[in-house]
Amino acid sequence: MTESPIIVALDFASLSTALHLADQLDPDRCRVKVGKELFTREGPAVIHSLHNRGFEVFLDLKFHDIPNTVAKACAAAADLGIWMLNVHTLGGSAMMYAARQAVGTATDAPLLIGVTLLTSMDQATFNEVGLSGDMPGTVQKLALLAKDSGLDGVVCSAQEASLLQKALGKEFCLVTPGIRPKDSVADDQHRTMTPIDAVQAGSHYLVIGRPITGALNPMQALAEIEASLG
Ligand SMILES: O=c1ccn([C@@H]2O[C@H](COP(=O)(O)O)[C@@H](O)[C@H]2O)c(=O)[nH]1
Repeated sequence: MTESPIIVALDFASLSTALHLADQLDPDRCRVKVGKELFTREGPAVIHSLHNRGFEVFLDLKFHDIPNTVAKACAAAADLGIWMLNVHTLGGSAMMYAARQAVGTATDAPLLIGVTLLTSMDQATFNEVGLSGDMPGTVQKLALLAKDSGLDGVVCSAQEASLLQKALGKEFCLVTPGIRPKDSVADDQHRTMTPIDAVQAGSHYLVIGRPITGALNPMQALAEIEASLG
């Protein structure tokens, strides 16, 4: 098991392109994330192929449905032997509790994480969907609900990491996408932070996609991010 905080998002349309990228990475220096596009196209074969190469896998399907459906989906995901999976905290405590029950609490159970507010969400989108109040306060409320429902941590922006660490303690796992090395483009992300600032703010895991997968030399891009962490 690697001690690296870096999770590379393998956002690709096919198993072959995902494995082409994974084969340029070192499983001792990062974990990988499989999301909706790749899993929908290729299914569990992706997870098996990455496990065979020695990677720990975060299956990022963000389950959000009625409690029974989410529980069954989480049990199916856990059966794949993944390292981490997630649900949406906006599904509420009954849904998150059902997910916890389904995944179990054995030492080899995957980490169960709740998505708070997407890192692509800005204040305008927050208001557009009928949410009110301030975004950090809402993230904190959802994270507290996740913790009280037995989850191991949350997905949030690194911009909220120090707030959450103070409110929920150092053990509660903070998984932060929207990571952008200095001078790189934000793409569709709005609540971003650099790798070093994210770690200093209390992020446990940095989810990084395009800044690595879109680089001419992905392993070099990963190495530069590692170096920036000191
Ligand atoms: O709030 C969230 C939750 C998940 N993601 C996922 O992380 C990666 C980020 O990729 P980049 O290319 O580094 O932007 C992507 O797979 C998202 O689905 C997120 O960005 N924000």
